[in-house]
Amino acid sequence: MLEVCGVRKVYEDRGVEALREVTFEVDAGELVCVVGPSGCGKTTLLRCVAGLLPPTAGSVRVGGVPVTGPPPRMAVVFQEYGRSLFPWMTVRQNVELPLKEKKVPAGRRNELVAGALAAVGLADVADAHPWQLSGGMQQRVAIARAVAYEPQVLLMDEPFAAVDAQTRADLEDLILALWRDLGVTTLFVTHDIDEAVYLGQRVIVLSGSPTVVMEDLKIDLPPERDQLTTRSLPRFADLRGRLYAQIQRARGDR
Ligand SMILES: Nc1ncnc2c1ncn2[C@@H]1O[C@H](COP(=O)(O)OP(=O)(O)OP(=O)(O)O)[C@@H](O)[C@H]1O
Repeated sequence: MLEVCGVRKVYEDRGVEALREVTFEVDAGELVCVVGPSGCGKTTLLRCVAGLLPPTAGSVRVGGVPVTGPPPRMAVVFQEYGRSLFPWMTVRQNVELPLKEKKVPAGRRNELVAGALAAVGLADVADAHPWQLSGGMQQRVAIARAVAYEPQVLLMDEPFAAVDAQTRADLEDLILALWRDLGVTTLFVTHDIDEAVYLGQRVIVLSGSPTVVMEDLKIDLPPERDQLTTRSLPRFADLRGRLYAQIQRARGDR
């Protein structure tokens, strides 16, 4: 579903080589996490995949089609929910906006918006404005907006970095539930090694600069995940330890 082939990105203005040569694939319906040391180019990679930034070399394909701009069936959830929602619009209007742009007929739009808000547990605040909601609720609005769009591919860039630990755990479980229900191919960038192991079927580890894929690790935990039992499994600790060591090595390699 998603092919990232030899992607290199140099920010010419500052002479920064953010990505050297990044190659990996994500199968249809997979949930793959990307981790790496701070500044290794995770956001840059996601922006190249989303068609928001042209790679200097290499290519990205979605469903076999080369990405040259934002692909029509891709949705992105960013870390900064505060900046990604329009404050003058209600929750419902925020979720509906991309569907209007996609020219989805009104009846279907209403169905999709209601379904997405119910799925994230926000049906009763549809007429509130984002600034009347907590940070975790605002991020759920952003997730509802992505889900209502019925994407083939969902990209998430550290979406839970700005919320408290309990909300973060709830949002992680929400993503797992939505991903299971919708079967959407998901690429999830995170700083957090535990989060990557908890969510991912695979974890891609990026090296420090010059950035390449250091490891593509299969997460062989039982498919049903639960905050208490999954995180207490000896295998969870093994995988976490292995990723931690890799990232330490990546930082040391700089
Ligand atoms: N618009 C830009 N112009 C020039 N350089 C940039 C730009 N965006 C990012 N960079 C540089 O590219 C490198 C990778 O940045 P990027 O934000 O992709 O890393 P990251 O892994 O997402 O970082 P973090 O984990 O801290 O969020 C950094 O050296 C950064 O300074």
